[in-house]
Amino acid sequence: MTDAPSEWRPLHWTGESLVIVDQTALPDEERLVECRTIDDVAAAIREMRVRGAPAIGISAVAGLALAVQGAAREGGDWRRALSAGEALLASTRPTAADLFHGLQVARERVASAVDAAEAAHLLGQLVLELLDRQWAIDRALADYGAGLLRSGTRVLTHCNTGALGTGAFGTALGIIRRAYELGRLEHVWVTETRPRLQGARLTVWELRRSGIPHTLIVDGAAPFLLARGEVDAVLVGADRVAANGDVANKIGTLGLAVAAERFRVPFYVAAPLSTFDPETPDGNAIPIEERDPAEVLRVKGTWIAPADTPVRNPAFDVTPHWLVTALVTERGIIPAPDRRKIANFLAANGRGTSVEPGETGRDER
Ligand SMILES: CSC[C@H]1O[C@H](OP(=O)(O)O)[C@H](O)[C@@H]1O
Repeated sequence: MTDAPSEWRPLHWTGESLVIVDQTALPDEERLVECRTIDDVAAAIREMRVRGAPAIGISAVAGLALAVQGAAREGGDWRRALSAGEALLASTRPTAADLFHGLQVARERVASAVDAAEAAHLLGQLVLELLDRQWAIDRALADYGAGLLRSGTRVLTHCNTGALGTGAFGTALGIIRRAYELGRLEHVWVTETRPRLQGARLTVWELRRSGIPHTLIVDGAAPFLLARGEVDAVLVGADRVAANGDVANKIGTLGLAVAAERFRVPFYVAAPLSTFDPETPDGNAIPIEERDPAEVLRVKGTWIAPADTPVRNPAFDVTPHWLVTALVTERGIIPAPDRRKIANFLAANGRGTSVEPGETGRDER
């Protein structure tokens, strides 16, 4: 067991349900939602009541556990229920690598189960294991990331990458929390993160709980602050890291990376190994989730443009690896990531196969 304290956690596995903090209700209300079936879990993920790549991955495994429990109760074909559950969950949010990594880990865990009861037990135990392990992963990643920051650092972060996003301590926001614990963090610029406002609603909420100094800005103000020298480092999370180091993350991340490079500010991406996908060769191959146009047209139920206005609403964008100063993981830092470095890093950490030294994988800019 890790040293996970009884700290506040937004995900709780009861053994027969997944209890989540409904992130669509924050910051107005800390509402709990109990997911008793895989359909409940799939709906919660699709509606972003639970969100954030690692939290989505753990929730997906809980959904499969509930599906197999149902087959055990009804005497149904549990392997068919598992396959149908995988397909349902895979359709919810196609960009987050952790979701597919969670489905793979679950499938491997029950490969030799002899019946539905054993499979249900194994998956329930896996949910608890993943929740516990996420704490250790986040804390290790936070330590590596905080080591990159010097005293007095002013950080800019995008979207929400805290406990709400991982179910534990957080990734980029975990680095921020750890750096603050170590006395290295002076201030956090928080982008509101249109259209779902994860920064304004969730990151501000988490920073207030942690007592960390912060200022909320509109997304468009970030390049201005970078140009004015008011940011010492940009810290963001990830939803998928491709084999060459290209990063899919919340829409708006690419613009931050371009501005950070132009104004010579380090751009760090916090990503646990579960967010790396060696099967995705580069950023062009990452499926980018397109969400409901109403998310853009309405803010808290108020229309800000005519309902029939044409809208594009990609939930993520892709930052090329050559704009990433370093990837921060729970197993260490990957500076100036490229295909070879990532392949060798993953191979050294039990995920994938290494490549020859001469093969840099340095893609053309
Ligand atoms: C540790 S959360 C990682 C990642 O997930 C968020 O996306 P969403 O709010 O749509 O689930 C955001 O891109 C974070 O950087």
